Amino acid sequence: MKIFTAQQIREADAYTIQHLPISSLDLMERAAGACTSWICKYFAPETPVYIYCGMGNNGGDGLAITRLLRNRDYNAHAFVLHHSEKATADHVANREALLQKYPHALHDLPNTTSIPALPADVLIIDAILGTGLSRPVEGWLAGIIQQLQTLHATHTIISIDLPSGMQADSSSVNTPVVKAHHTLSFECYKLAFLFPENAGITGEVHILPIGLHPDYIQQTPTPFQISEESLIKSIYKPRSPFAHKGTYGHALLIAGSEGKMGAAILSAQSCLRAGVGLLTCHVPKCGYTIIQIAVPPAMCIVDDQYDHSSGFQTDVSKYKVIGIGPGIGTAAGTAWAMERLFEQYRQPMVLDADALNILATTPGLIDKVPAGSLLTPHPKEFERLFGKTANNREQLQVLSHNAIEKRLCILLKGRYTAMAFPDGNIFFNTTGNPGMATGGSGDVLTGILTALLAQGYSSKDAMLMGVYMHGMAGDYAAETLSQEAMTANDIIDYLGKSFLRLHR
Ligand SMILES: NC(=O)C1=CN([C@@H]2O[C@H](COP(=O)(O)OP(=O)(O)OC[C@H]3O[C@@H](n4cnc5c(N)ncnc54)[C@H](O)[C@@H]3O)[C@@H](O)[C@H]2O)[C@@H](O)CC1
Ligand SMILES: [K+]
Repeated sequence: MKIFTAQQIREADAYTIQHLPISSLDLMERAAGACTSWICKYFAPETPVYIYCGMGNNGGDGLAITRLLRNRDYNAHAFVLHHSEKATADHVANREALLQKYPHALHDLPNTTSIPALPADVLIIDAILGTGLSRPVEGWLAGIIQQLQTLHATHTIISIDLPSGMQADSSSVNTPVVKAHHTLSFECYKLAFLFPENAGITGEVHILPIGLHPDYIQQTPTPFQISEESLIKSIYKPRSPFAHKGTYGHALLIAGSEGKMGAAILSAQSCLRAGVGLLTCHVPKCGYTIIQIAVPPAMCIVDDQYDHSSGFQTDVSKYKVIGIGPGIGTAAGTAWAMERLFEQYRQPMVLDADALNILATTPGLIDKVPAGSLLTPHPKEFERLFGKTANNREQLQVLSHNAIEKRLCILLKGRYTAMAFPDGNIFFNTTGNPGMATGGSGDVLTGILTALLAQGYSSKDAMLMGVYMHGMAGDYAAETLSQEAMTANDIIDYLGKSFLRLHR
C-alpha cells in the first residue's frame, strides 16, 4: 500500500472527482458515510456525540457526519470553530444541509477561547483540521486543542482523517495536536502515523476506503510504502521438488562470546527454521559444546579466544552468505577481524547488534561493508551509527540517505519498522507486537535474514520478507501465549506457521 503526501492526496481527490467522475460533495458524503458506519458499529445510538468542526473540508466531513448520525437517530451535535474567515464550498453545502434538516444540531463557537463543559458520557469527534493544515496551530485554536488533549483522559476521542494539528508528512513535535483514541483516516496511511513519536497521538488507526481512483494510486510514484502480505506472497519462492540442501545455500553465522552464547543459539535456530540449506556457526572456543548440543543441525568452527579477537580463520569465500553480530562483543580484536572479513568477503551479509556497535565506533569501517548488506539497528544502535536527529522525519531522511549513499539495506526497528533501500524506497512493516520487545528477538531476525539471503532472495526481498515473517511469527506467539509470556524462542517456534501462511 502506497503512502501519499498531503499534496498527493489532494491530487488524488481532484483526479477522482474529474475521472470517476464524482462531485467533490459526493466524495465528502462517501467519506462521512464511511466514518458514520464505523462509529455506529462501535457506539450505541444513546451515546451523545459532539463533533468539533473546522472551516475547511475536514469540518465539512464533521458536519456531514452529524447529519448522517442524526439520520440514524444518534444525538449528534456539531460545534463549528471559526478559525478562518471563509469556509470551503463543501463545508458551506454541508452546513446548509444540516441546518435544513436538523437546525438544533448546529452550534457556532466563534472566537471562543474554550469549549463549554461536556457531559461525562459524550463521544468527541475531532473534525477541526485535516490534510489542509498549512502551519502549526497557534492562538485560541491552540488553546482549544490543548483542552481536547486534557479531555483524552475522560472522554473517547475520534479524529477524522488525522488528529487536528498533526502534519501529515512531517514532524509535529512541540506543536499542539489533538490526542485521539482512534483515527479514522481516508484511503491510506499518512506518513506521520508511522513515526514512533506520534504513537500516543493517533491512537488506533483505521483506514477507511472511500474509492479514490485506482489509476491515480497505481500511476503515482512515492518512495513510501506499507509492506503487506500480498507483497510478501509475491516475493516468496516455493521450493523446487528437485531441491537438495545445496540449493538453499551454506550460511556462516558469526555469533556469541563468553556469557552471550544464547544469542548465537537463537540466531542459529531461527536461521535453520527460516530454510537455510546448510549452516556453520563460528563461535569462540567456550561456545563449541554449547552450539553442538543446542543446535545439532548446525556445524561449528571455533575461534581460539573467548571472544572473536583472533579473527575468523576460515575460508569465507565458500559461504553463500555471512551473518555477523549477535553476542560477539566489541573487543578491539573483533573490530580488527571484521575489517579483515570485509576485505575477504564482498557478498551481501547481515550485520546486527555488536557488529553495528563496532561499525559505529570504528571510523570509516561502514564504508567497507559490502554493497547490498543488511543492517538491522534498533533506535539506540541507529543513533550510535548515524547520530542524533531532532525528530522522526529527520531520522527517516538520515536512514534513506545512508541506504542510498552506502548502497546498503538499512532498517530501523520499531512498531512500524522502517526499511530503507539503495533505490530510495522506504517500506514500513506492520506485523509484530510489543511482546517482541524481549531479549533475543533481534538475534532471531538476524538468523531469518541470513537464511533468506542464503536461499537466493535479493537483499531487498530478504529484508522485506524476513521482517514481515519475524513479526508474523511474533503475532502468532502472542496470540497463543500472550505478549507478556512469549519469548524469542517462541518467535522461532511460530516461524513454521508463518511460512505455511505464505503457501496459501
Ligand atoms: N474532496 C476532497 O478533497 C475530500 C476531502 N476530505 C477532507 O478534507 C480534508 C482536507 O480539507 P481542506 O483541504 O479543506 O483542509 P482542512 O479542512 O484540513 O483545513 C483547511 C482550513 O484550515 C485553515 N488552516 C490551515 N492551517 C491552519 C492553522 N494552523 N490554524 C488555523 N487554521 C488553519 C485553512 O486556512 C483552511 O481554512 C481532509 O483531511 C479530509 O478530511 C474528505 O472529505 C474526502 C474528500
Ligand atoms: K481532524
